Amino acid sequence: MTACVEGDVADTRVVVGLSGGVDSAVTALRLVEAGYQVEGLFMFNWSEDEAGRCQAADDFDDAAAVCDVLDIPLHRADFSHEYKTRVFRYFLDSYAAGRTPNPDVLCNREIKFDAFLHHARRLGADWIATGHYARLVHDERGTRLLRGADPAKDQSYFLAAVPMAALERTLFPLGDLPKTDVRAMARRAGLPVHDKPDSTGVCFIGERDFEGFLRQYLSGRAGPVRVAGGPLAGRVIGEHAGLIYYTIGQRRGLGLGGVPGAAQAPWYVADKDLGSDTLWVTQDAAHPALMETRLTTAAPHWLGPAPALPLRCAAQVRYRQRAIACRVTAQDSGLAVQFDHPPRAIAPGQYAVFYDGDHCLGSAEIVTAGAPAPLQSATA
Ligand SMILES: Nc1ncnc2c1ncn2[C@@H]1O[C@H](COP(=O)(O)OP(=O)(O)OP(=O)(O)O)[C@@H](O)[C@H]1O
Repeated sequence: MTACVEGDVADTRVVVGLSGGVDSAVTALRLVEAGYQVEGLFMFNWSEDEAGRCQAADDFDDAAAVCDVLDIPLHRADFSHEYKTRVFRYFLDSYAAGRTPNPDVLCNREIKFDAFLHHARRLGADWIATGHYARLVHDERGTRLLRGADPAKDQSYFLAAVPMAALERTLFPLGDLPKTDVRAMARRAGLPVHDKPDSTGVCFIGERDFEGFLRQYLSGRAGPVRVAGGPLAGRVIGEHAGLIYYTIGQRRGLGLGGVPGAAQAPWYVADKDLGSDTLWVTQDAAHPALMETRLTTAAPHWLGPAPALPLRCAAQVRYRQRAIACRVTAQDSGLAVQFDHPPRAIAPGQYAVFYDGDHCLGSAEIVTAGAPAPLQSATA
């Protein structure tokens, strides 16, 4: 990696978010190799855990082992209070309101690029760095967030709500690398976490059963499961334990096998009617409710000067979906987005992230999907 900031790198102090995983270990490695003054900072964001198992303590030990090999200091900070009040509270409120929140977007905005950044600055950091797969260009035109070079790992979607002032002080040293190279670099440098598996799932839930986790905090209201459209339109085919446990487009965990008169095909959540507590399901993967071409959002967050509206660009409505060409207009204090082709299963609570090619322009939380499809009419 060549130095990507102006000035003498030897005098430039970078605090790296070290999670105990391979990505942040190689982030620190690349910065050390480029000649920066590097220090690690491990943050604790979640204090409780099942059966006394404390994953964070193990991860901290791994981060410490990486720092030993790289011969850099490691700091630690506890942001579990900030995480509870600024991420987890919102996460629960959003589920309680029937939405599908994105805690990773919130965690980046509120913790990694706010609480963490401020702590690092107090430690004397000129820059912070993380192992995110995205690229930041800092030049005379300012700072721009670009997709990571490895399309399978690109994390710009999760970074699109971060304040610009934070990105202006941030380096993503892995943004130009494929993941396979990162593991190979870790192995070559003798980093003890080189074969540690990637973390999956929402950070504080990990591999646990999602519905079971949510039940500890929120109790749902039971209601009917009804068929949206097709030969069984309107028929009640089961009972659900609470709309809050489901998301639009969800396929797994519906427990709807063997419905008399229905094909042996998967069921999808088509809609959630909070008024009647009805979960609408369909076996038609292309049901109109899953193929809306319009959404509205809350107030947008632009990564740079607000663009003139209407705007032609592409928008992505979930992490692992392609961005789709669209026209963005102002609507009330938010935006209305009209897609050229339907994205799959737009879910309120997730984010619409706007791109011009690889350049991430900004984001806005989705409020509504489409003109609400009157699914009841499909029962006629
Ligand atoms: N507990 C933590 N303490 C400090 N930094 C963290 C922590 N968790 C994540 N980060 C930083 O945020 C980056 C992205 O987090 P994410 O959870 O997506 O990591 P990841 O892809 O599993 O990376 P890693 O392999 O480094 O764990 C990490 O690479 C790291 O720089």
